[in-house]
Amino acid sequence: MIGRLNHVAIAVPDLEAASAQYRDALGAKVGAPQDEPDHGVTVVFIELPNTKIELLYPLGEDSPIAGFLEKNPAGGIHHVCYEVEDIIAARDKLKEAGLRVLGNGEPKIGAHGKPVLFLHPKDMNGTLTELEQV
Ligand SMILES: CC[C@@H](C(=O)O)C(=O)SCCNC(=O)CCNC(=O)[C@H](O)C(C)(C)COP(=O)(O)OP(=O)(O)OC[C@H]1O[C@@H](n2cnc3c(N)ncnc32)[C@H](O)[C@@H]1OP(=O)(O)O
Ligand SMILES: [Co+2]
Repeated sequence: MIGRLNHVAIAVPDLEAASAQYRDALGAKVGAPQDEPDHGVTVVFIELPNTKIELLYPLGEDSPIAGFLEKNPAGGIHHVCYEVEDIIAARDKLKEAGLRVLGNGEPKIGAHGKPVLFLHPKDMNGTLTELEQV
């Protein structure tokens, strides 16, 4: 069921500084900031040869990453995202296995215009896990 690693997300306290570091120090291909109001974040995608890095910065008052940045003020790895072919089949199988699907359990459209879901980090070895249908 599980496919490619789509991205690793890193929450950062300064989006411009983090973008500049990947662009200038690491020589990476860095995209433009993208506001995602439905998700409460601004994202910058960094294209690597084999996957992507998603830099995350809080957007709005109820951002799901605000608490994470309070606990980790220097930033840190926030989630990993795996590709699946059928997100509803994946969701139902994981729910049957006892994993908690976050939110109302229905996929939302993510930063790539594709349906996404999140699994609770406590059910995934301490790692918040996003699934993206490709
Ligand atoms: C741009 C769109 C999309 C994409 O297309 O790529 C995105 O990536 S959006 C990214 C942001 N969206 C989300 O994170 C949505 C899912 N997240 C949530 O629903 C919540 O953030 C959460 C995971 C349920 C956490 O809720 P919160 O209220 O912030 O924290 P708690 O303090 O209640 O956390 C409970 C427990 O879990 C630990 N935790 C929290 N976040 C993480 C994390 N990112 N990684 C690992 N562990 C995490 C937290 O430390 C608590 O543990 P204890 O202290 O042991 O109780
Ligand atoms: Co993500």
